[in-house]
Amino acid sequence: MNVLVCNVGSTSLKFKLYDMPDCVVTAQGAVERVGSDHDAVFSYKNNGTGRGTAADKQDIPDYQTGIERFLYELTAGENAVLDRVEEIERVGFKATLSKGYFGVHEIDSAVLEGMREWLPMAPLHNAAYLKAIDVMRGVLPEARFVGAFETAFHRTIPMERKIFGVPYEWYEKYGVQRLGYHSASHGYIADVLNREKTEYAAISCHLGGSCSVCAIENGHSADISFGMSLESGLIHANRTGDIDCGMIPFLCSQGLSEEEILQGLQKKGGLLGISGVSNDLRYIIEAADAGNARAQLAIDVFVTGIVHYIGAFYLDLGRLDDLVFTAGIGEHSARIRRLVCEKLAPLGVHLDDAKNEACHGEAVISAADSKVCVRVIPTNEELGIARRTYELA
Ligand SMILES: Nc1ncnc2c1ncn2[C@@H]1O[C@H](COP(=O)(O)OP(=O)(O)O)[C@@H](O)[C@H]1O
Ligand SMILES: CC(=O)OP(=O)(O)O
Ligand SMILES: [Mg+2]
Repeated sequence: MNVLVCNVGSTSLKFKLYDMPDCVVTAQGAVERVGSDHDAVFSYKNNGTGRGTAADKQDIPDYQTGIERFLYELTAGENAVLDRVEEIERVGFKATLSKGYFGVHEIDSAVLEGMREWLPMAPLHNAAYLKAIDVMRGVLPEARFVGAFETAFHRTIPMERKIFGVPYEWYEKYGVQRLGYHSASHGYIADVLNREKTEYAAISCHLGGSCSVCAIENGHSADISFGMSLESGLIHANRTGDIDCGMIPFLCSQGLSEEEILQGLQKKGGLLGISGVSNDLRYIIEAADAGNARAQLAIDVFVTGIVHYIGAFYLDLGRLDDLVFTAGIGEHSARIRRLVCEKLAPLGVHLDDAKNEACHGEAVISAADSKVCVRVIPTNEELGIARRTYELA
């Protein structure tokens, strides 16, 4: 059975076409810097022949254009793997949030309504998924659509880390609580560690367009830097991360409109907001190296936030066996890994600089005398979604 997995990220679009039940990826594609007018990067590969296309400086101004470009390559391009798009029987979405749905669900009108109802908690992501589902539905009216919601892995977080200091009725009536995201990614990291051992304490740092730190105890999520909305925890590419909520009435009193405040929190904040350079850390590092002080400040704030959560989770877990870096920044930025690990020296973390610099793909990058095993594990969010989409009765 052909199962297509759609991973609609805050800065990227990723697709994998699986041949199930063997979990063979027959073709894959990605768009980086989706939404950019001349600077998007598109790639596509037919894994059977190893041939594909890779092009940057593209115009991919929105998610719909990215989806259409991938479907064209998949079915009609030089390296197509399908004769007809209808050969896709199921589509699995790494969907973000739907009120009342925490695991894997067929996407029906109730699930879509839940996504719309909780749009304010995940404005960018839910809007992008609603669009992606709509575009796909137009192309594949007969296929089964499945949502694997990003909150599932964190259902094991205990109440004392889940409940905010707000009136308890807000929890009971509106469901206000720490939900957490990046389940597909942190869950995959736990699966990799679970193959080696059953009893362990780990911290997984998913650093991408959205960023989070997750405490994992014996394979289960014990805490996560994300709160209830996507505007929480670490700073993200262009979203704020944790802020002081008293700032909002203050900004209102200064004459900012609700729209201006939401734009600042959701689109013009984070690494982009502090640096004023870009939401892409690669450009921020370049600018910092060229002497741009705000770009350097953005890097410093980012690293400090990661260290802050690792320190807190270390104490809560009571020990730390493995520290994992994953996602776009975690997998590819030796600089960020080094800056974080330097600050973790009091925990006995000791990086092997040569291994860190040389790392491509999965690797242990700590020195032999490090008390914590520091690893890079490339995330594979799509694999679990393909399995669950296929297995849904
Ligand atoms: N070599 C690198 N150095 C620093 N940052 C990088 C590097 N490669 C990728 N990134 C960052 O990774 C981010 C994308 O990560 P990814 O996990 O794909 O994001 P998304 O949240 O969109 O799924 C980009 O914003 C980019 O800043
Ligand atoms: C929550 C989520 O999946 O975010 P992103 O893909 O932007 O990292
Ligand atoms: Mg992502």
